[in-house]
Amino acid sequence: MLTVALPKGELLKHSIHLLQSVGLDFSAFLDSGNRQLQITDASGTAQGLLVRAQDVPVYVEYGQAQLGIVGYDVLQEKKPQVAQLLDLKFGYCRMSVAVKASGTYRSPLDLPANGRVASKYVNCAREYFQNLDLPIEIIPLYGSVELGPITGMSEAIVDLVSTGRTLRENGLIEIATLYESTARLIANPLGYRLNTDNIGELISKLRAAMMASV
Ligand SMILES: Nc1ncnc2c1ncn2[C@@H]1O[C@H](COP(=O)(O)OP(=O)(O)OP(=O)(O)O)[C@@H](O)[C@H]1O
Ligand SMILES: O=P(O)(O)OC[C@H]1O[C@H](OP(=O)(O)OP(=O)(O)O)[C@H](O)[C@@H]1O
Repeated sequence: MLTVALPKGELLKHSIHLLQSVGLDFSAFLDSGNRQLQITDASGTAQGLLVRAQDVPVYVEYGQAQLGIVGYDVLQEKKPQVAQLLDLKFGYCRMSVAVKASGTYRSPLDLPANGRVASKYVNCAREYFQNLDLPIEIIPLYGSVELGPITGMSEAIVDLVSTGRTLRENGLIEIATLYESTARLIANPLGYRLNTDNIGELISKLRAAMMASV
């Protein structure tokens, strides 16, 4: 059976609506009373797996799901062996460097050598500062990274910004953008090439749905 890995959290609602538009109904995942992590669509032809956003590429890479929906930021951070098929255009955010608005840093190059940067995206952050040739210590965190500069633990953060509200309400400003991110449709490379479970048909329908929406 064709299996799709869906991300919990920010991207779930849009992902489910997109799949609904091509005839696959996994809306039970949106029901707060439902604790199921695996649902078979009413047609009996496809199942959905509800996984953490960061884990979507893992299920797809290992072939437990032929398809998945995940943010470009996660692909940049994890560099999984998956085929990137479609930009789904929702879930816009950007990966940015931010610092205290009250401080003097206005560019990443203003940061002191051996300064500290807190981030959930340690690989993206490390690669970015390496490319700038700035020796920076990366402090890995799992969330609320804005507290890094607020508490004085780090000079800066590398984190996702969407509306900018979290930065504003915590007295931080963006000083650089690493990249922009939107949700992507990904596939297991072998499954894609061999058209396992006829995934090509679903991909075509999703592509058409995307074209119709622009
Ligand atoms: N404001 C936003 N904050 C975070 N992610 C966003 C935002 N807007 C869009 N996204 C996208 O949603 C994806 C999932 O984000 P979400 O915050 O739901 O999970 P997460 O906190 O990264 O995962 P987890 O809770 O499993 O650690 C991100 O990878 C990103 O692509
Ligand atoms: O620009 P905004 O619209 O305010 O959104 C950005 C915030 O959203 C994300 O946090 P999330 O809600 O995922 O919580 P986290 O701190 O656990 O990462 C991100 O890490 C920022 O903190």
